[in-house]
Amino acid sequence: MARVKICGITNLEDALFAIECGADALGFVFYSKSPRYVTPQVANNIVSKLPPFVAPIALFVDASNEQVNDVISGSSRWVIQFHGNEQPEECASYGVSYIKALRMKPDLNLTTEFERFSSAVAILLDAYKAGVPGGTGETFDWERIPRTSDKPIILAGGLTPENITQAVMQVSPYAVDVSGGVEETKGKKDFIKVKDFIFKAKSWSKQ
Ligand SMILES: O=C(O)c1ccccc1N[C@@H]1O[C@H](COP(=O)(O)O)[C@@H](O)[C@H]1O
Repeated sequence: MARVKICGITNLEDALFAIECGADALGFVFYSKSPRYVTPQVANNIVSKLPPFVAPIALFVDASNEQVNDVISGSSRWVIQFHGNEQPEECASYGVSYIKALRMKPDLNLTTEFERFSSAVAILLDAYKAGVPGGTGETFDWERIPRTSDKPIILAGGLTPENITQAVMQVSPYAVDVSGGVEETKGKKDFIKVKDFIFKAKSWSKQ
C-alpha cells in the first residue's frame, strides 16, 4: 500500500482533513515564488497542532542555510524535501532526515543520482519542466522509474484522483505525493479530491 503525502498545505483545516482521510505526510512549501508558499510561523503553528505519526515535510528550492534553519528550528518533527539543485553535502549538513527530489530531465542518470544522494531517506521523482522547479501538474514517463531500488521512491508530478490508481499499479512506489491535483484553487485543497485521491492510493497493494 502506498503512503500518501499531501503537499502545498497552507492552513490547518486542510491539514486536519487530509490526516482524517489517511495522509501520512503533509508538505509545506517554503519557496517564495510558489502560490502555495507559507511562512515559517504559519507552518510551525500548524505543525504544533498535528497528531503523532504524521510527518511534516518542509520543501525548499535552493534556500539559504538561514531560511532552512528558520523553519526547522520551530519543531523537531520536520523532515526536509530539497526540490532544487542542492548538493548531497548541503542536504546532509542539517542533521535532519531529508528527501531529495529529482526532476526527470531526459538526460538525468538515475543510477548516478541515487548513488550521490545515498544519505537521503527517500528519493522523490517529479516531472521536469524547464524553468519551473516543481508543482507543474505534469506527469513524466513512469517507465523510466527503476523496478527495484534500495531507496524508497516517492512518485510525484501531475498525480490526480483520475490517474492515481494507474500510477500505484504501474510503479508500486513507497509513497505518492500530490499538490495541484487535489486543489480547489492554488493553496486551497478540494476535500472531495483529497479524500478520493487518498482512498484510491491506498486501495491497491502489490501481492
Ligand atoms: O507545489 C509547489 O508550488 C512547488 C513549488 C516548487 C517546488 C515544488 C513544488 N511542489 C512539489 O512538486 C511536486 C509535483 O506537484 P504537482 O502534484 O504536480 O502539483 C510535488 O512533489 C510537490 O510537492
